[in-house]
Amino acid sequence: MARARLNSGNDVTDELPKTKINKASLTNVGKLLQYLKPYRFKFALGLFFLCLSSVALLAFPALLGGMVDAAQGKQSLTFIPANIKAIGTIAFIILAFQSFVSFFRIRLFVEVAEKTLADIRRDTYFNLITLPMDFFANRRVGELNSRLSADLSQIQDTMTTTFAEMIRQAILLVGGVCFLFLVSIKLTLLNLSILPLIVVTAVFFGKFIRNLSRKAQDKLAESNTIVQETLQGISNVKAFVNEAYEANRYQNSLKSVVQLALKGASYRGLFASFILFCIFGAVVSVIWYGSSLIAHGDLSVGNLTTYIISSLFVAGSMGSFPELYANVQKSVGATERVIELLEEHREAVSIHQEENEIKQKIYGDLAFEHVKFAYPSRKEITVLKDISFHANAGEKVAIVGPSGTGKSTLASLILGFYHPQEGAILFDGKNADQYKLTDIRNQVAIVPQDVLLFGGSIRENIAYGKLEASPEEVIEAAKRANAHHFIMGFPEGYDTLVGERGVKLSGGQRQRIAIARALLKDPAILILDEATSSLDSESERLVQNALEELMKNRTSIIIAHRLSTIREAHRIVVIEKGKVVECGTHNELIQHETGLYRYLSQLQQEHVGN
Ligand SMILES: Nc1ncnc2c1ncn2[C@@H]1O[C@H](COP(=O)(O)OP(=O)(O)OP(=O)(O)O)[C@@H](O)[C@H]1O
Repeated sequence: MARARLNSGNDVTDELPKTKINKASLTNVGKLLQYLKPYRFKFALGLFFLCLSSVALLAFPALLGGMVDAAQGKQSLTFIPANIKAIGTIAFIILAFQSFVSFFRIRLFVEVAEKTLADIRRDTYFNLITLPMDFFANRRVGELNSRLSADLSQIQDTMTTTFAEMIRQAILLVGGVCFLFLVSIKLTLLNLSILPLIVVTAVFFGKFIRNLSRKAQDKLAESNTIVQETLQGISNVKAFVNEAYEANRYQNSLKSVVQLALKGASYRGLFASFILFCIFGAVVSVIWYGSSLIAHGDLSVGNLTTYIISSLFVAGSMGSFPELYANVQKSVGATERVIELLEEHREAVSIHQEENEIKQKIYGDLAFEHVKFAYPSRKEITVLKDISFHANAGEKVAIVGPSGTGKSTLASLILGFYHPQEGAILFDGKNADQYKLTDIRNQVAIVPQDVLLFGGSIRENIAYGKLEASPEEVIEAAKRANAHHFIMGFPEGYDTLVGERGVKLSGGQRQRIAIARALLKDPAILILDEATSSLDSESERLVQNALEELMKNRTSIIIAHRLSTIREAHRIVVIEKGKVVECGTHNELIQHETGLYRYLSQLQQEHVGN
C-alpha cells in the first residue's frame, strides 16, 4: 500500500532492519515517547479526530445499502431512514464532517511529529557532537550520519502516518466485521472459512518471496560495488588494461541478478495468481450465495450492498496490517539505535553557550609529567610511553620526532580529546582534571595540519574562533594573519563563500584563515601542528609571518616537521618511540653528535641541498 508522506522525512528508510518487539524494545520506545510530552494535548486531540473520522467512515456501507433498499421501497436496517434523499443528505453531511475532521487530524499529527522530531534531532545532534573523540574513532562518520537520518525519518513517518493508519484500520476492521455479522451471519461465516487459507498462504509464501527478492537486491548491490570499485580505481583499471576483465566481471554479476530476479518473478506470479483467485473467488462466492439468499427472501439487495462494501473495508484493513506492522518494527529498531546514541556517555560540555564560558583562567604554563597513553580503540599499542616536558607561560616549545611517534597525539591530550592512562598534564601547575573541559579548550587553540573550513563565508570561518566578534575584530585578525589582502581580492570580500559552493582556497590561504581564527580566540596556549606539505616560498613567508604574530605573548607548542622553523624555540623536545630522548635548545641539541635531533637536522639539510 503506497501512502503519501506528510512530513519532512526522506526516503532512506526502506532498508532499515526490523526489530522484534519485546519488553526491552518497548522500554526504549517509552523513553523516546517522553519527547511527545510537551505536545500531548495536541496529540490527544489529533487522536480524537482520527477516531471520529474513522467511525464516520464506517457509516457509509450501511448508508449506501440503505439507499439501495430505499430505492426498492424497503428498509432493512432500522436506524437508516427509508428515504433516498434523506440518506443522500446524511451521507454528504458525514462526508463533509469527515473531511473537516481529517484536515485537523493530519495538521495536528504532522505538527506534533515535526516538533517532537526536531527536539529529538536537536538532542541527538548535540549528544553526537559532545561525545568523546574515541566514539568517532570507532565509527565512520558518514555512515553514522546517514544511519541516524534514516532512523529519525522512520520514527517521524511512524508518528505521522503509520500510527494513525493503524488506529484507523483497527477501527475499520472491528467495525466492518461487526457490520458483516449484523447484516448476514451466514455470509460472514462463509467468508471467514476461506480466510485462514489465504492468511496462512500469504504469510508463508510472502516470506519466501521476500527472501528471494532480498537475495536479488544483495546480488544487485554486489554488482554495483564492482562499478563503484572500478570507477574509484579507474586509473588502475586503465593502467593494467583490465577494462575487458572488469566488463566481464560485471556482466557475470548481472547475469546472476537476472537469474535470481526471474526465479522471484515466477514465484511472485504464482502467488499473485493464487491471491487473485482467492479474492475474486470470495467475491463471486459472496455474490453467488448472497443472490441465492435474496432469491429466497433471506436478504435484501441493500444488505448485500452493505455487506460487500463492509467486506472491502475489512479486506483493506487486513491487507494493510503486515506493512504497518513491519513499519512499526523498523521504528522500534530505529528507536533503539537513537536511544543508544542518546545514552552514550558525553563530555562535560553544556548546550547553553553561557555555561561554557571561561571560569578558571589559564596563564599558559604547561607541563607533561610521565604521561603514558594508548588510544582506547587500540589499547595494545602504547603510543606515549613516558613523556615529560615543561613550557613556561609565553615560551615556544617545539616537539620533534620521526613520523608516527605520537606528536599529534600530544596535541589531542592537551585539548582533552583523550586522557592519559598514567602521569599528568598540568596547566599552571594544576592537574588538567581540576579544570573544566571547556575551560581548557577555550584557552587552548590549535592550528592543525589540514585546515578544514566550513561551507559558510570567510567572515563566519574566522569568527568561529570567537562567535561574538565584531566585524572590525574579524578584519583586524585577518590583517594580522596576512589574510586581509587576499580576502579583499575576492569580489565579495569577507562574504565570499568557501568550500563546495564558493571559491576554493589554496593551502596557504586556508592556513592564514585558521591563524586569523586562532588570533581571534586569543588563547593562552597555542598548538601549531605544522603542515607537512610545503608551500611555495612566498606563501610560506606569509604564513610564517602570520604564525610569528600569532605566537606572540602566549605559550606555543610547535609540532614541527621542518626543523628550520624552530631554531628560535626556547626548548626542543625530541620524541622517539613514545619517549622523550632529548630536550634542549637548538644550539644545545646540535652539539650532540649522536643525537636524533642532529641526525634529523642533517637529513633535512641534505634534502634541501639536493
Ligand atoms: N585515533 C587513533 N586511534 C588509534 N591509533 C591512533 C589514532 N591516531 C593516531 N594513532 C596512532 O598513534 C600513533 C601516533 O600518531 P600521531 O599522529 O600522534 O603521530 P605523529 O608523530 O604526529 O605523526 P606525523 O608526524 O606523521 O603526523 C600512530 O601509530 C598512529 O597510527
